[in-house]
Amino acid sequence: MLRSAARRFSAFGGRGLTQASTLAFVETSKEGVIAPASLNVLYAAGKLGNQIDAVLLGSKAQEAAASLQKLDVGSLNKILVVSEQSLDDLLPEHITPVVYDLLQKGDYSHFVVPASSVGKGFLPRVGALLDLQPICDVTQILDPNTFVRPMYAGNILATVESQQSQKLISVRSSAFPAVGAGSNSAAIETVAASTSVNGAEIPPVQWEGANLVKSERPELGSAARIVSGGRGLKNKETFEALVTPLADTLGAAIGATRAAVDAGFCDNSLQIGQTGKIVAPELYIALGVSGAIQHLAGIKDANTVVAINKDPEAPIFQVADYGLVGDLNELVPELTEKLKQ
Ligand SMILES: Cc1cc2nc3c(=O)[nH]c(=O)nc-3n(C[C@H](O)[C@H](O)[C@H](O)COP(=O)(O)OP(=O)(O)OC[C@H]3O[C@@H](n4cnc5c(N)ncnc54)[C@H](O)[C@@H]3O)c2cc1C
Repeated sequence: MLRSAARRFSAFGGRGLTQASTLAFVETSKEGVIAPASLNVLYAAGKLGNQIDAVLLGSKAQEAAASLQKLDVGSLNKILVVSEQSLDDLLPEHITPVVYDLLQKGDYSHFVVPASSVGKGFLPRVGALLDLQPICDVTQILDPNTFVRPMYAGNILATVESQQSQKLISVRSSAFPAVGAGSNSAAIETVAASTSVNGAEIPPVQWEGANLVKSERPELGSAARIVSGGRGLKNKETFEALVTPLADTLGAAIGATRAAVDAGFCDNSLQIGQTGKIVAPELYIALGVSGAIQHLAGIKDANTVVAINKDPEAPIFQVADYGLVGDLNELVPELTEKLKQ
């Protein structure tokens, strides 16, 4: 089991606001589709018990706002739309002045963002400008001032009590359920994009392009089943010959350890762990994975963990619900066949 110990921390500072209201950052794609993780962010924002305003950015933000009105977020008050093409790429340099402006004008007691690469990109910048310490990777909201977040690669769970009057929070989407379809009575309001911070213009940063791996598989961050391969698979060919058929049989996403990624068995977008993706599937199958603490940091919220490893002393067996000790070259094809039947 992962060791966990509660530690209590306090954070001070802020502008002395009294009103309790939340601004939630709703991440959207260039096509105006709300990112799945934002549905969890909206749920987490609801847990704060305040009235919520949501902010959406980009040229298709109006479309996304219309979809947001069809979600079951009872406390949603207003949807702020910043329809600006330069925001389509969600670059932190462009988001920061917009959010900073909203937080300065809006008297929000809480600002909630996903702990995604986008959220992690701009939240510290906003924190620095407002002289506030962000509370990152929150996995539980105990009350509007008290949050639980993992520290030291998930080795401890810290309970953070914030006395800041304005709290900047990033939440791990895998730790909260998603809001479902429904309706709300939030009005859409168009807001002009701020392009400067305290009189200083945005640095000339521009999006050059993205090289994304396209996959029909479920997205790792929200997959219900994951088959993950480690260095024990020895090479790319074995990784593909054993992991892929098992994942296909289960309709699962494919993940990997950093050692497997570094050895070139698969793309680095599949890495799970402290420096990779954080996942929370119903079923996690680890093949030839030793169970290093940095890998376990990414699967802490997995429901059922199954491990196949030839070493009975491998640490993965300490967190596994089911374990098979043996050679994966024999066991995995057999397991895949049995599952097909
Ligand atoms: C700062 C930092 C950050 C890191 N971040 C991450 C991270 O995000 N994610 C991550 O995964 N790692 C991360 N690591 C690396 C981590 O410490 C481990 O090195 C890595 O997770 C090990 O990967 P592995 O389990 O695939 O390889 P190994 O530790 O080499 O384990 C391979 C396992 O395969 C088993 N095996 C071998 N052959 C067979 C066989 N034929 N049949 C069955 N079993 C077999 C072995 O018994 C062994 O247990 C990080 C390290 C550092 C220092």
